Amino acid sequence: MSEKIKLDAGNFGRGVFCESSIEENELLISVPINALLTTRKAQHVIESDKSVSQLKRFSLNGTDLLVVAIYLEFSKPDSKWRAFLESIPDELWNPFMLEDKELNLLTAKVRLPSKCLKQKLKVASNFLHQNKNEINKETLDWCFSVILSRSFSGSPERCKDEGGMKIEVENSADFVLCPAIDLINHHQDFNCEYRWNQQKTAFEIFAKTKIAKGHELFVNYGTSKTDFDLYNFYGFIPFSEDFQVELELARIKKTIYDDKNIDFLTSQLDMVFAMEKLESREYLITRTKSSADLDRLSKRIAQVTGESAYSVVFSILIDRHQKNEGSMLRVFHGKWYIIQWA
Ligand SMILES: C[S@@+](CC[C@H](N)C(=O)[O-])C[C@H]1O[C@@H](n2cnc3c(N)ncnc32)[C@H](O)[C@@H]1O
Repeated sequence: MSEKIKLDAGNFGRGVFCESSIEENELLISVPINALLTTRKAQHVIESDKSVSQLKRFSLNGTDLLVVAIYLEFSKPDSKWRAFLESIPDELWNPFMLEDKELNLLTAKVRLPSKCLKQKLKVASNFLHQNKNEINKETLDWCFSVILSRSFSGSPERCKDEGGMKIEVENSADFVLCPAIDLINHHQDFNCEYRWNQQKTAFEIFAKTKIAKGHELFVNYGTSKTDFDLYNFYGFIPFSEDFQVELELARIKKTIYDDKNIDFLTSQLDMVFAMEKLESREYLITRTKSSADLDRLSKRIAQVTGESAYSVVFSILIDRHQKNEGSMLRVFHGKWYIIQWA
């Protein structure tokens, strides 16, 4: 790892930061092949585990193999992969961890992939159940989350030399976990890129542009990935207003239809307010800046509940006013106002 970079906390959680200025094309991280946990190595981990006796009866593919392998390694104090596993946050979250009841409140773009992922995890889970006495569900979920959010597709062992710079995806069922490189966060405007170095048989990160001191290193987790893919597989809400609003509105709509749960709607509104930092004491009697989320929210609620939408929102706002020591929001002629009582 280049001495110019360090791990730190930033706007997107933990990430990798530039400590002194980096030139375009500079090599920043190089991970040799023997430090990569590939599908093939995962298979070896499983085959050599004493508790596993029924491998042949199951057909585990790339991600299942990795999930099972890190689950098995997780409980071994002397595991070769211990330092790597310890470098991963203890708590990971993906929507597949939501209960069906909660998933049913979400838009199909989250509900369907997450239900598929739950099914998929059953392959690894059934395999472990057959071979182990007890399965720790939390650990298994964590392992799956690691694979979803930190693995790269491809197999360096099967890599063809095509300019020597890319992991060749010869078999789409192959995946690889890569210590250190997996510490870099995603951004649409990324400043780093992955490359497979065939000569050194190493997976590497290069600077795509100059990077100034203090800036975070970013890669792109996949230019064809949608906001929903990022949410479903990596468990974070992309910085996109449309995405956030769509996600939350699906819940609000469902809630209004399904159980008229006004408390839930209140909490959703609170989230929108928090997002827009509308709690600020600086406001006296101020017209909000064009509040896109709020505008959209009110329009969508109006679509669902018809004429009474504003009064539903209004009653919630009065409730907030009582809870929040005097600040309240009102709609006058279709515009939102924050009023704070002296
Ligand atoms: C490959 S890891 C990146 C390193 C990770 N932040 C860590 O502390 O180990 C991917 C995870 O980082 C977080 N992440 C990456 N990019 C993000 C972003 N733009 N916004 C929020 N979270 C992000 C998500 O939790 C994601 O599942």
